[in-house]
Amino acid sequence: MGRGRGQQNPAFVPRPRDTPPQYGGHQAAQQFVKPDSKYKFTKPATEEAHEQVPVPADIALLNKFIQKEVKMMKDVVVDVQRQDPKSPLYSISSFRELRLKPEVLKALDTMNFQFPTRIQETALPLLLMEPPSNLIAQAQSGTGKTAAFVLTMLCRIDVNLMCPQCICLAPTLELAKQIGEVVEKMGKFIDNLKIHYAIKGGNMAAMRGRKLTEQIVIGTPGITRDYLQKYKCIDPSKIRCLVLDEADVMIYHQGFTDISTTIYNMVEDASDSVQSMLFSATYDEPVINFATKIIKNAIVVMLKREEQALPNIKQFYVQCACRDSKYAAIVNLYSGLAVASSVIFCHTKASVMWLYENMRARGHQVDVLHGDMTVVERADTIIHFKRGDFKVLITTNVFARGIDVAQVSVVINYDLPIKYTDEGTPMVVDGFTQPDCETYLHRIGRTGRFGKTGIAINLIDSEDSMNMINVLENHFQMKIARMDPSNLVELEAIEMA
Ligand SMILES: Nc1ncnc2c1ncn2[C@@H]1O[C@H](COP(=O)(O)OP(=O)(O)OP(=O)(O)O)[C@@H](O)[C@H]1O
Repeated sequence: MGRGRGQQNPAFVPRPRDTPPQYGGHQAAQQFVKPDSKYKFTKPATEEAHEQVPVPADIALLNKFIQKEVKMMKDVVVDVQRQDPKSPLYSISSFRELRLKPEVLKALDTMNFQFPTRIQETALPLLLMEPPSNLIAQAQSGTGKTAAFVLTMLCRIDVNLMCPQCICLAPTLELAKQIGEVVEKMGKFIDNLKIHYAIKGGNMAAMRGRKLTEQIVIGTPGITRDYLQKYKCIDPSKIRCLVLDEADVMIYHQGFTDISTTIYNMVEDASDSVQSMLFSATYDEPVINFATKIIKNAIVVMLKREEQALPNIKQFYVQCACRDSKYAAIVNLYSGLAVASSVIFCHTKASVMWLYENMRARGHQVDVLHGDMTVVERADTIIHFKRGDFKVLITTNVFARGIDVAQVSVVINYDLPIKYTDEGTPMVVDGFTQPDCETYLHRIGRTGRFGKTGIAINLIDSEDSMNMINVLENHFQMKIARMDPSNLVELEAIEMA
């Protein structure tokens, strides 16, 4: 592909190998003081300096390209994809053939869910058969994994029993809430159905000694474990379904592994009929080995690596001479990004705030989401973004997984996601920082939802980040095209699904 280590682009100013990467390392970011609230604004110290940073030559083209593509994205024909055996939306059966409760079928009609997707058609018969079987399932982002496990939970509960019977775990409170909303919609005709959220922001003191009466508990791992272990407000012997969404991080991420396995073991030991389900768009090899070891007798539904990236998301990279010209690129791309909804991923909260404050100072309508915001601020931001009240969201990996905002048309990796060692330092191989391939796929999967088309743009400012693009392409056997005025014809010819 001609972009190897030896064929370095002269535009790059490579970082000396002994200098740590300057994530959030603009001059202004070094002066960044964490504000009390995300809305507190401090004028960037280097505003004038940024005016002089050269804009990558490709940006005007890219802007035109985004605007044109986004306008064309409106007419996606799901029906055509449903009949293509290669598409993740392909299916031959209807929801009526899947032995769902009549109340659920009625709700699916009102939600305009006419046909199951491939993962729903594959997983639901396996999940609903008797005796229940465990499942470890993989399907591309935005192809309906949530409905597969939500419909199973709704079929497994007995609403006459006023106690938790299903536990569903998700890595972030935003995702837990989103899953809850799907349960509410799909279960709206089921009388007496109740949901409890085991997430940050609730009144934990009130849980002590209380027995939950809701049939479905949706939560993040730490709080759910406290419910089971510390407050004993869930009786694990009554649990029929245990769902781990984004299962690869839930069972294999440093912070989650112990908690998720504790919950799994507590439920598995206490209940003689629990069905465990793991869903994600990505499982690398160690994860799947670990998952099959801990989840007993699981049926495994996996994708080939080259099937994981969605062909309906066009991926590009843009070469920027240095980190500051990435900022200049974003500023110049703003008009294209604001045509539809866009998400910009940065590496750290400091970079997110830096970019947010500088964009706001220019009068651009952007907002932020990161882990230091309060629960109320985070919920508020998601609501406004989903409603389209603002178009450009600047965020960290907290938004990378699971969040479903149909109108997101462009994802920008301001910084590529990087892999860490067990010691918590960036993983370096042969002098190059390694990308986190799975997180990359989840990030770009915030666009291209349910058969829609989308654009993913990676801003590259060093030999190191260029190498990450090469690693990503090799890992998933997919093309990340260079955005370059000289290959406009080629870019426009890239086939969309
Ligand atoms: N059978 C269906 N018919 C119509 N719409 C559907 C169907 N299944 C899912 N959807 C819609 O597709 C979108 C994506 O679904 P969902 O969020 O479940 O994807 P996912 O596979 O969980 O993605 P991710 O990997 O990002 O978590 C949602 O808006 C959902 O309402």
